[in-house]
Amino acid sequence: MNKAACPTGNPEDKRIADPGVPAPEWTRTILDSITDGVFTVDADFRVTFFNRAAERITEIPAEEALGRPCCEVFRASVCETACVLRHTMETGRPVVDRPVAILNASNREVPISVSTALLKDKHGRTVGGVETFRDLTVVEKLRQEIHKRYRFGDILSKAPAMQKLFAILPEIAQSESTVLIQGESGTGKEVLARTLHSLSRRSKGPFVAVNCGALPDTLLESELFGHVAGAFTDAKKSRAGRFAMAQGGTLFLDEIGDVSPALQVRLLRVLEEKVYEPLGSSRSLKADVRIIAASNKDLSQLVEEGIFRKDLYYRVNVVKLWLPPLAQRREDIPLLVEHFIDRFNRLQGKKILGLSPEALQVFMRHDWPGNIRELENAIEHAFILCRNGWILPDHLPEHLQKEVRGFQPLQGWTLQEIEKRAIWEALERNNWKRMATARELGIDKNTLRRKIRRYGLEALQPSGNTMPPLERD
Ligand SMILES: Nc1ncnc2c1ncn2[C@@H]1O[C@H](COP(=O)(O)OP(=O)(O)OP(=O)(O)O)[C@@H](O)[C@H]1O
Repeated sequence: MNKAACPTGNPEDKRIADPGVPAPEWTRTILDSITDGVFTVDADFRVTFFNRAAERITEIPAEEALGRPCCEVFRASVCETACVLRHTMETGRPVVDRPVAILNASNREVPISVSTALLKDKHGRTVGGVETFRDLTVVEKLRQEIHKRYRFGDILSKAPAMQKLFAILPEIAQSESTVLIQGESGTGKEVLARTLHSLSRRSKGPFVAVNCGALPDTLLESELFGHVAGAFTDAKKSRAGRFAMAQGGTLFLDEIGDVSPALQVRLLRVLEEKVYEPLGSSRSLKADVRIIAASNKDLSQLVEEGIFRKDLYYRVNVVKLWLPPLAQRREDIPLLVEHFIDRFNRLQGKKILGLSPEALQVFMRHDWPGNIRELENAIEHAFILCRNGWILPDHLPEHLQKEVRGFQPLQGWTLQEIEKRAIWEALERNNWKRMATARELGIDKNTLRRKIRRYGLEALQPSGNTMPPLERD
């Protein structure tokens, strides 16, 4: 081992009692006995020390690693573009627990987390760097197991409300009942409808989606029920409608709240009698379809306002499922971020590692009015600007970047304002569960209760999706 680069070879290090054996040897024994990989490099990034755990994790013997450039030994996902050791050597700043992947000697990708620090000689001159790394293979396996629990078909969520939904979905899917899915735009209504279809007895049949809000009334009618030749001026040929296309399967009527009163009557008849007539035809056709309807408006409200027929509402609303907006399930944000980053990496052949802590902070604070679709689009946008490594705030869409700038006024806040804000955000993240919030904040439950009362936070529950006003006390 290179004496100059030996991490504890410095005889002036007062933290080390004299072991009675030469310091480098003693250090080597210690470093070889720990389970984390440790290696050091000189100023040219050539490996100068390689402990036993490093040999085990990389499957490369120390004598092969010593003297070689560390990028040849590690073949890590970040070696070319975002080498953490180089970052530390250039800036002097250590990196702690950065997850990366390396290729071991058998070409297996090994997930590890790395930490780095500078190595200095006794005159304070930088002589190289040290990197410790932890094998995350088991952690990664556990993470995937947990992810399985947080996944239902294509729907990802760890939020308690969604977990409850996951528990009842198989039964709902198996029944033939009409389902009404309510939720803001982009909350996953169509994904949920597809999942219900794929779990149903009709899964071998078609899944057909119609956006009722996207078409004018006359077009929508012919789109749904089809028409015969000559039914209207442009109807040169007969055309099957979506009910016919969905025969034996599921018909997803998105934005059902936008259907006109006249068409509501026709829909009611299909739902009640399971028959319909294509436009211009007097022949009734049987509709063997299961209906899943969705709306981002509150249908019961539309009934009260006289916009939506009550009888149709009761027909559609046999089973009602509600998808909470993303702002009410912020704990899903990191999970969804990871999911979309994995997906775009696969689709675009990239190796983006994740969101930088600053970018994640932006994501956690944003209210996501466009919900999961907006989050997906934000990541897709970042993939265009970020070539490799970590997604930084600069890679995010302009409206999110503005919010980063918006954080700056924190500098003018009093400690109390910051505490109030931090407690409110933690409560939001934990669905106002006090035990979990207290745990996250590292304070006991009674202290949390006192602070909630003191800052008047009770009045803000449940979330109106807005940050509390920053009144000065
Ligand atoms: N829980 C989820 N897990 C993973 N991806 C999701 C989830 N929910 C939604 N998505 C993704 O978000 C995007 C929007 O979802 P979807 O189209 O189902 O929303 P929607 O509520 O039907 O929107 P709209 O009301 O505008 O039609 C899709 O790309 C979908 O794959």
